[in-house]
Amino acid sequence: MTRVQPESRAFMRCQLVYVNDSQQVQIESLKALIAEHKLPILLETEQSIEKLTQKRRQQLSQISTQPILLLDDKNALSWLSNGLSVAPEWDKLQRRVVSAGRKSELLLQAVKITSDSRVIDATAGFGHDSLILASMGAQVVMLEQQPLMALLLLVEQQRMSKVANWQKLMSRLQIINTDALSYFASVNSSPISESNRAVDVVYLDPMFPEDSYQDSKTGKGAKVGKHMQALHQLALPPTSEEEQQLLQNALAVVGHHEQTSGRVVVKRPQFAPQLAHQPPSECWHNEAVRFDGYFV
Ligand SMILES: C[S@@+](CC[C@H](N)C(=O)[O-])C[C@H]1O[C@@H](n2cnc3c(N)ncnc32)[C@H](O)[C@@H]1O
Repeated sequence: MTRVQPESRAFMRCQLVYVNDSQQVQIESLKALIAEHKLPILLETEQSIEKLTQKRRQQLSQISTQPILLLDDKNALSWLSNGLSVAPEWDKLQRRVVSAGRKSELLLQAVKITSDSRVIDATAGFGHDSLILASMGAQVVMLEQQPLMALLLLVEQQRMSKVANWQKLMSRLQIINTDALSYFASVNSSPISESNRAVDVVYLDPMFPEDSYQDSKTGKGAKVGKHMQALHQLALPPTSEEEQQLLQNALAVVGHHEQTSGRVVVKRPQFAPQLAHQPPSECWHNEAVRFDGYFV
């Protein structure tokens, strides 16, 4: 098992395994996306002579010392993590996105946004929560620190932008490969203007220790899906100091504009401790997750 080390702007080598020659066009477009967004990724391409069966995927995962991206025979890009192929797969959320509202989505009850809202999803991951946020018509800036994840998000946005009924939603998402703290610092140091509108909500869904999804006494809680399992290979939970900084700086971002009230919403597994041990102003939960809201 290869654990990808958390990193700053150091270039990350990544193996891209593809299956046929006709995929050179996709490979070039992937390289162009990496260059356009200045992602610190060095792609090393390799054509697979064997079919990408489950067994082959397991083998590839075991022998490689670098993260692996797969371009399969349907031209779908995925990241191979521990033998499992994972990708944002936003089309699979279509039903949820179409019917999303405060009744069906606890997240939307917690963020209380409208189509005029400006939201930062500071820990974008696979972008699933960003889609729910953008389904309300809000503009969502998606921050993702891991270049590989940012690349998967950009590729997915490009792919879904070609689907007619996804275009408007896609145009409301802005994906940035950065650490949230640096982004917050740049927002907090710029005056509010036409181009730097006030932020209404900062949403944080940082990593949790792998054992915090279940109650230690009752064993109740959420099962860890394959997307989260994969993310645990790529990103570490924040230290307590980083938790403090994330929350404080996020609160400064939503409090930056004195005339409006803002909030920071933090997603936690239902039984996990509060971020930075800070009690929230209000909290929403179901049997799996909890959203802690901090109002400014
Ligand atoms: C639990 S996942 C988020 C899942 C996401 N809410 C979704 O719907 O797919 C956390 C993600 O945030 C990213 N992340 C963690 N800390 C970050 C930070 N300080 N700045 C930017 N991204 C961060 C991690 O790399 C990981 O991809």
